[in-house]
Amino acid sequence: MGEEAPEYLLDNFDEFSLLKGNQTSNIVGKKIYVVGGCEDGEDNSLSIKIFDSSTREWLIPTVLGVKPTPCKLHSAVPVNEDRILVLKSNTATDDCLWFLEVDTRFVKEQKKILGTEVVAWSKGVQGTGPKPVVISGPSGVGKGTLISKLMKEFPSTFGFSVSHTTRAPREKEVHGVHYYFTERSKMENDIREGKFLESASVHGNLYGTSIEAVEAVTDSGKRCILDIDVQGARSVRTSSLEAIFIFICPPSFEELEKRLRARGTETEEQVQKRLRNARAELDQGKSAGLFDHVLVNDDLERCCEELKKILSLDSDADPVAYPTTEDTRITDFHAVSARDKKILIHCGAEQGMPPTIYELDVSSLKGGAPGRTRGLNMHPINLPTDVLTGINMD
Ligand SMILES: Nc1ncnc2c1ncn2[C@@H]1O[C@H](COP(=O)(O)OP(=O)(O)OP(=O)(O)O)[C@@H](O)[C@H]1O
Ligand SMILES: Nc1nc2c(ncn2[C@@H]2O[C@H](COP(=O)(O)O)[C@@H](O)[C@H]2O)c(=O)[nH]1
Repeated sequence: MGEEAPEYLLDNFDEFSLLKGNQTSNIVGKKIYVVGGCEDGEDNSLSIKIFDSSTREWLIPTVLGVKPTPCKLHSAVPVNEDRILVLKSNTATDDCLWFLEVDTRFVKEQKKILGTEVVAWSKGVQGTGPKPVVISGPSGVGKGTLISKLMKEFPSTFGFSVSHTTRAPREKEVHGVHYYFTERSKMENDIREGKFLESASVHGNLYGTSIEAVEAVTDSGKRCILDIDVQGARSVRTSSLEAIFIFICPPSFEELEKRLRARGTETEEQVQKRLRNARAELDQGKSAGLFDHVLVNDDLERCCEELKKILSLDSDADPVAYPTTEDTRITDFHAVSARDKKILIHCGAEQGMPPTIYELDVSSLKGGAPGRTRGLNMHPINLPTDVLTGINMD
């Protein structure tokens, strides 16, 4: 005998019994999360609505993070008290595992900031991958020069996170390559909508790293490099993006001033402002626990060698080798269950493919919104075909 249905479910039975084809509902705490085309049966988007059993109200939350593209069918299962795993069927291997965060640290913080109900999407990725690299330091110290040199030497290893800024482009700067040059009002709106991993007012302009910019580099299979100021580094440090933080110092303040002037990209007034800010940044660079490494950019070649040494020595530099999942495809016809940080996904036979059971290990999740959830390990369980076909999916 099953347990008696909770009163709040009975009261709202019509709503829940009318869940459409691509809708799922999951209980986490006192809330029921309905995922999937809520208003229209033809809507394949993974929209969210929440039933709060303590107030008996339906809530439409603010949804943060890069959202999954629409899909015809999905399933969902709570992983723990703060997130739900959403499996998109019939989609590419690297797009089938998603997490809907409902009460993670990031979601709690955003609830406080926005004063609304909040959920956040985070794409799940297998293995841990190399840590992104945050390079920070005062204006004119040579961060950009060092990064360009590194990327020229290792074009298939490193990718640059293209920031957004409200500052005007310099003569040779290209939109989408050096920066996304944007209107302040548009950028402020995007920040409010949770599209940025971090943002800061720097030398009188707004600068920020969008979640999409970091994910674009990760998607290309490269290690992401961020060139951001100290405020940005501080924000990333407290975010779920696990990165290596490197601070670049000038050999002297006089040399910094010389480089900044020699670059010839700023007016005298702007140079003065950047130099004033540099003093504070050089102090903050020494803050305990903020930077993992400090490099002095005296001689460019020497400093670049030091940087390469740090990045190759970093123990997380190599992607964790998990079993290959190239052929993973969650079929439309699948069932999912969770137990002890292990998720079992039983995919029915489809289009000449035999039935398969995948085990998804979620015991070592890292990261999360804003950004990817890493550390997943999904692999097929080898069972004899007659056993697999004998498991009835009806
Ligand atoms: N080791 C070095 N020795 C001498 N000049 C250098 C060195 N490194 C960089 N430079 C020069 O210093 C100037 C400033 O460098 P760069 O533009 O890379 O600084 P940055 O830290 O990226 O500045 P910003 O934060 O304003 O973007 C450039 O003209 C560059 O050629
Ligand atoms: N917090 C952030 N700081 C950023 C970002 N992109 C660049 N920067 C920093 O701004 C200054 C000035 O850059 P410039 O191109 O105008 O000379 C420099 O220190 C950069 O590191 C960002 O996305 N977030």
